[in-house]
Amino acid sequence: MTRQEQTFVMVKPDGVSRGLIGPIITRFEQKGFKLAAIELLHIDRALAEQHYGDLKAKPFFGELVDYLTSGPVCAMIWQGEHAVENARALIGKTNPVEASPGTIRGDFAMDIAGNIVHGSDSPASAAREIGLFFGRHAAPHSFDLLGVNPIDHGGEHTVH
Ligand SMILES: Nc1nc(N)c2ncn([C@H]3C[C@H](O)[C@@H](COP(=O)(O)OP(=O)(O)OP(=O)(O)O)O3)c2n1
Ligand SMILES: Nc1ncnc2c1ncn2[C@@H]1O[C@H](COP(=O)(O)OP(=O)(O)O)[C@@H](O)[C@H]1O
Ligand SMILES: [Mg+2]
Repeated sequence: MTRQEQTFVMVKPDGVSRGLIGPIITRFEQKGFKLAAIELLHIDRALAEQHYGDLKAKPFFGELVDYLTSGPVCAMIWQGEHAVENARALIGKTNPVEASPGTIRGDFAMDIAGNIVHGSDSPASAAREIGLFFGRHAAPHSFDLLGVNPIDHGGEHTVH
């Protein structure tokens, strides 16, 4: 019996333009995650503002929305055991200056305003963000890869 979970991961515009989608996907696959959905899309300000709604009061919010809408992003759903926590560990600390070498931000990023990748910070955030990016209206062209079992976005799921 395996405790399965899904998390939302997004390669930010600087990660996409630097050609880091491949290396980031490789790290998730090497760790043992299964890719459940993927889409390259250029998001609008409304979606960026919704995605980072909890940071609206921060002084850098405008800059953050500019950053996220500056080019295409690669939105993904990754599935596995304790997916949210495992993904956050793989990604590393928010500020690349503090992110350990061996983490994605620790190895590929220099500055907090360009930290190349996003990962949900809780199962509730994952469900919300998956709904935002892969809900019927937000992302009509998203697709599921073969071989991955559908899973509820409500949190944990048990696979026998
Ligand atoms: N331009 C700018 N200036 C800042 N001072 C700043 N602080 C944070 N951020 C960006 C970088 C973060 O990735 C993002 C959201 O911050 P959060 O606290 O949610 O960090 P987290 O590691 O969860 O990052 P993601 O949500 O996975 O993207 O705001 C700043 N930008
Ligand atoms: N002090 C900061 N300066 C610049 N950008 C920031 C700062 N804090 C957060 N951010 C940006 O906002 C994003 C979301 O922040 P947060 O959710 O707190 O961190 P994380 O991305 O690790 O989940 C970060 O990834 C980063 O792009
Ligand atoms: Mg965050």
